[in-house]
Order: sequence, then structure tokens, then C-alpha cells
Amino acid sequence: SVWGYDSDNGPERWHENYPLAKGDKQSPIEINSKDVQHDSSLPAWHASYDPGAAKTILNNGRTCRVVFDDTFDRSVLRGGPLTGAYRLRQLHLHWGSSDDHGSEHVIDGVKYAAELHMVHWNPKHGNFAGALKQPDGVAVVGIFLKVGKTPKPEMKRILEEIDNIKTKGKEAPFQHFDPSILFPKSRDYWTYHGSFTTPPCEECITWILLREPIEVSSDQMAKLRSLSKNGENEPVNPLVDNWRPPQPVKGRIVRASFK
Ligand SMILES: NS(=O)(=O)c1ccco1
Ligand SMILES: [Zn+2]
Repeated sequence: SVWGYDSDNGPERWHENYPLAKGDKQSPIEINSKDVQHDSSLPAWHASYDPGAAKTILNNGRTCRVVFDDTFDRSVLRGGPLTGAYRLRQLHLHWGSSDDHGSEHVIDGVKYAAELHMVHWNPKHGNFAGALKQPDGVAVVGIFLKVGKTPKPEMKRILEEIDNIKTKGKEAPFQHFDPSILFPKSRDYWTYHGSFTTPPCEECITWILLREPIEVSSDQMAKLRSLSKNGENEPVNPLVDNWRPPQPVKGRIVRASFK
């Protein structure tokens, strides 16, 4: 059966069809501050996104994804650990069945309610498919979502669309959206080399994980959990717990831009 997050097709079995899943540079990982190397030479990262590049939002049965026009250098990420400008292709989220878990990366034992990924690729490799085969092919900015009392209004736009994409395969226009409004105040980040957290789990990602979580309300998390894995007119199967657990670090160095 197609890969997913259930007991019969979940992360423990992905390697049966996707051998890369057992590689030694897999993501996510657990980050322990005591093992992190502060690198004072790490530059700041910069995103310059064109709100006009946002196109659609869709439920693919595994996550809620916003897709951007990446046919030219329209919305790009540069700096930080990166060389060159990486094009924004899509953003999506991973979340739990309750507020106490849901993120993929775990920070000093802390699991956040959700984790938002902004996926960018390096145009020097021609196209996204080519970038997947390169160690410097893809850059993902990860933002943690923490449940609190002062939810960030910028998440509203995405969550308002949920009602239009309840079931698998549903898509809706999603335009005039600049995802940089989702960034927290601080630019502090951790970076390490890893993989896609979903099959085929290619090890082509420079991860840039923001230290400061953004806040969402418990109601907003409930909204996210109202998405379904199933298609219209199929038995309801809630889209929750679409996260891969931390993978072996295997001696990799995680650097921090901050002390
Ligand atoms: N979760 S992730 O960011 O590694 C991913 C999977 C597919 C595209 O992006
Ligand atoms: Zn992801």
C-alpha cells in the first residue's frame, strides 16, 4: 500500500519501498543544545518572497500544502548556510492528534504542536527533480508552532482556507500571500544536513530550523485537525499525526547561529 503514517504503511516500514529511509543523513532529528556547535561565522538568512507567486492550497491526503510559482527567481531564500538563491516551491505542515505533540524535529525533548516547512530548491540543478539528487539541492525552513494565548494572526489566512480543502484531492486558489509574515521575530536558527521527512527521503536538504516558535491557538490546531485523509464520500479518516519521528544523528554536526 502507498506510504503513510498508519501502522501498516508508516515510518517504520517506509524503507521496504524507499531504501533511502535507512540512510545516515535522515530527518527529522532530535536537537540537544549541549551537542550544538555555535558558529559565529554563520550569516543571517534572508527571504525575499513575491506575494504574487502564491497559487493554490491543497489537501493531498498527507498534509495541507500551499504551492508557489517557481518557474523563475520570484520568491527566493538566500544567506545563512546557503550558497546562491533557492526558489520557494511549496509550504506545508506536520501536526499531532493533540496539542502536546506533532512536530518532526524535537528540541531538548520538546515536541511542538506542529511544524511548518517552507521548501526551496537550488536552480543551479535545473529543476526540482534534479535538485533532489544533489546534497545542496534543497533548503527547508522549519518553523515550530506552539499553542498559546496570543495566536499569530498571520496563520489565519491558511486556516481560513481549510474549510475549502477538507478532503484528499481538494484544491483552492491561494493568492496574494507572502509566507514571510509567518516568520517569528528572531532570525536565530539551527542548521544541519538531512533529508526529506517523507518518502523517498532523499538526503538533499540543508535544514534551517528557527529557534523561536510562532504561537497558534488550540482552536487553530483543532481546525488543522479537521482535515481528512480520505476523499469526498469516503469514510472519514482524520488527517492527524502526519509526522516522522526523529532519526539517528549518525555523527552529524548541528550548528547554531546563536549562543
Ligand atoms: N517534510 S519535508 O519538508 O521534508 C518535504 C517532503 C516533501 C517535500 O518536502
Ligand atoms: Zn515537511
